[in-house]
Amino acid sequence: MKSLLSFGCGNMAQAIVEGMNKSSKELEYFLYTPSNTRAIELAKVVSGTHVADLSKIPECDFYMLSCKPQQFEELAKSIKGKLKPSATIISILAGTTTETISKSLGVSKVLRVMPNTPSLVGAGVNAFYFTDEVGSEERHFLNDIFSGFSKVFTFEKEEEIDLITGFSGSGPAYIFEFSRILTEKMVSMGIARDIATEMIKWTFYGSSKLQLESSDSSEELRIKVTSKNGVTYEALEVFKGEGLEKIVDMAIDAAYNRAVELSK
Ligand SMILES: NC(=O)C1=CN([C@@H]2O[C@H](COP(=O)(O)OP(=O)(O)OC[C@H]3O[C@@H](n4cnc5c(N)ncnc54)[C@H](OP(=O)(O)O)[C@@H]3O)[C@@H](O)[C@H]2O)C=CC1
Ligand SMILES: O=C(O)[C@@H]1CCC=N1
Repeated sequence: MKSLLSFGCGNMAQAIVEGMNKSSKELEYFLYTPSNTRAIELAKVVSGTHVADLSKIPECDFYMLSCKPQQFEELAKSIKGKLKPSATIISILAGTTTETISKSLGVSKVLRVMPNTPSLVGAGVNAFYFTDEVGSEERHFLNDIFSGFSKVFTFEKEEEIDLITGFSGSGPAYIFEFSRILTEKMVSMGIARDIATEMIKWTFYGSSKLQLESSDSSEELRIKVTSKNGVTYEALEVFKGEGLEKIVDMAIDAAYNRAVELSK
């Protein structure tokens, strides 16, 4: 059995560790957080071990960096030189480069991942970038473990991880925001909140399922909903007229710029 220690057990690490635990029994988990609470909670869920402090770090095959990018410097100072030298580092930090991680921790085997929270329900998207030093056995192991709860896409150029962050990493937030706006509008028009909430959730779920299972493009699927001179057409015309595509374009550029900023 291999072992993984996560430094940080927030929303994203929890989704990954629970996703791993549901789909595979090949890993033993060690969990650390400065305030202990979330590490203790996650340890209970995955039958793992809570690491109370960083003075004695267990020897693990994988160490996952799961704090916020802004917290990494402090974490690195506490753990540098204390990690098992042959271990592979898994970093989920947005922006932070493998070069920064390697220099800060004195390591060379790094998998940089851009995950997303649907990993919690076995439907995540994980983008991988490996440093050259990660061997094929570890690459296969990590690919298999992550594939158990997500679709894995491996990139050869690290810059591409910053590029995709604002799509698959942040993407669930856009969907949830659109879902919130539709639900609130439905409630404001008189539909009961519980009904509105369920109807919108199922509309998103059904549309995603149809898109995944259909060979039609998203444009073709949209056309199949949009009757000539009908209801959908009127709504789409407003999106077009008010510049939805331009807004999305600007939002994605802002996300990308922030990812690049974080990498400096
Ligand atoms: N949320 C998301 O959808 C995504 C997040 N990410 C990346 O995942 C990372 C974590 O994000 P998220 O889970 O949302 O953040 P959270 O704020 O939910 O969790 C951060 C975790 O890091 C812990 N932490 C804080 N300081 C340290 C430290 N010095 N050493 C170790 N652990 C520390 C916190 O501990 P405590 O519980 O004690 O406060 C907490 O458990 C970020 O780098 C983000 O870029 C990437 C893709 C998607
Ligand atoms: O917002 C963030 O910075 C992280 C990266 C993608 C999703 N959450």
